[in-house]
Amino acid sequence: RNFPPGPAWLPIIGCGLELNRLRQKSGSMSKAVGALALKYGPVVGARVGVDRVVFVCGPKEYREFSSREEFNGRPNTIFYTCRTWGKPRGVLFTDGEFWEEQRAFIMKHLKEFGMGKKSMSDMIEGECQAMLNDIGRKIDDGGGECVLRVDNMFGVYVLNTLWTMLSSRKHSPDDKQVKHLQHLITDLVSNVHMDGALFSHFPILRYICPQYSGYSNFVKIHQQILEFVRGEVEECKRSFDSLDHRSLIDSYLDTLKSPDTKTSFSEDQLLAISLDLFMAGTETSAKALAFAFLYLTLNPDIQTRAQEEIDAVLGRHRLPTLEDRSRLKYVECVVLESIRMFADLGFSLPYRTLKDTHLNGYFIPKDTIIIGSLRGVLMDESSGWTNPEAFQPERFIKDGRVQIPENYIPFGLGKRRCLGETLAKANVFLFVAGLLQQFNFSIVPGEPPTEETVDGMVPTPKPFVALVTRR
Ligand code: HEM
Repeated sequence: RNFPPGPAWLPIIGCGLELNRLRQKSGSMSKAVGALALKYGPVVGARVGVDRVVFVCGPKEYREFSSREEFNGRPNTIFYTCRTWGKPRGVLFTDGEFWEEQRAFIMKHLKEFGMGKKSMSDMIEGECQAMLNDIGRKIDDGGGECVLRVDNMFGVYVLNTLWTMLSSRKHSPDDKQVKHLQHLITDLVSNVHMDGALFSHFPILRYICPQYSGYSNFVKIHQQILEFVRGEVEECKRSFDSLDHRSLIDSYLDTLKSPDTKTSFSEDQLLAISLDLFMAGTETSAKALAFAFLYLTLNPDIQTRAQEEIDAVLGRHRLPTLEDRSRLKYVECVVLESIRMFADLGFSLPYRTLKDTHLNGYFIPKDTIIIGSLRGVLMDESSGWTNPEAFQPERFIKDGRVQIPENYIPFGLGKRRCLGETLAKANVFLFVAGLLQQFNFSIVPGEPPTEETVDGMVPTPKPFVALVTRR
């Protein structure tokens, strides 16, 4: 029926085995999909278990689907609803009017409590200062140097920059519960991918072998995060003052009291959006930072060039602020390039077609899952990138100015593009600039970091350490 071309579908399993084989061979799902695109073109059709999936790999095709209303749904199968009491809830995996109302509320109130404003910069600077102090203490304890596990060192500091807007609360980097939850999320997102998991491709498996199919663990981890956010909401309720809202949660609680509140608003929905923001907002920025420091550790010349710029523009005695961004051009390019190297290993969130439609001349039936490949847009010479696999911050400088190419879309496109882009870029910029201003990151003799990554929903560098000294 003119469905997009792709690997042959075997009975019951579809192309699951072929996708898995390519993923094992190439080391990542994004490279596996890239290999399929080379063979079948920028729109690849597949079936995995019960799910019909279309991968969209070229910039033109990505732009097209993400701008068309009929592609704008989210899948509503068990993988996406078992996180939230069997119903589509939250903002990541809802659609239609329900999603529009909730997304608009989140954006309005994140802005009200700091997003994009000076208070956001102040908040990140505060977290960056806390991190500098913590690392400084470790260096002193180590007699002038310390070895840090870099891939997972940003978690709680980054969480706090979002959490202050969401709940007006902050957590200590040593908070055992938060660290445990972040550990669970890292584990979770490295074991599932955007196209689902074994239990969603073959739903019957969740009854036959809930452990083996990943179902039990998936639900358990989401329940633990929901318990945590329930505690945060209860804390906000205890000190709630309707005349003095401190955070998005306060504003939501107030909205729930109003007699003309829209039906998409409920206390369960508040828990679900907090869960979604916790998951979408912290692991992503923390791992983008991990990629930044992976490449800075591997490329001392790039690190030195960024440090020289920081010294020349603001010296060593004042922490960088967002106002310095336009003058710290090379650091800004390091940030853009780090986010590119992180995002190219991932995908858009999954979309769902809301009616029968066509893309690139192919027929795509209603309820097909559509996944945009960011690698196809961010890591391909045909998308305008020269030597795309290399970490080269200077690719963003043209005629002495920072210029962002049209195909730089690590935050997606269209109505469903990332709503945390401003916060994410500010976090990566301020932590990179702040840490490089004070410290050198170098390879621990005999333990060089590998560029290999852990493949999952949120890509992660393989665990690595760096030797950290004061400058
Ligand atoms: C470097 C960090 C980040 C990257 C690379 C990133 C990237 C993305 C991408 C590619 C999407 C999918 C867009 C699509 O479906 O087409 C997305 C969606 C989303 N992101 Fe981010 N993100 C980052 C940080 C954040 C932060 C800090 C927040 C929280 C404030 C956040 C919240 C969200 C939400 C809620 C969505 C779903 C939007 C919707 O479906 O309406 N992200 N992000």
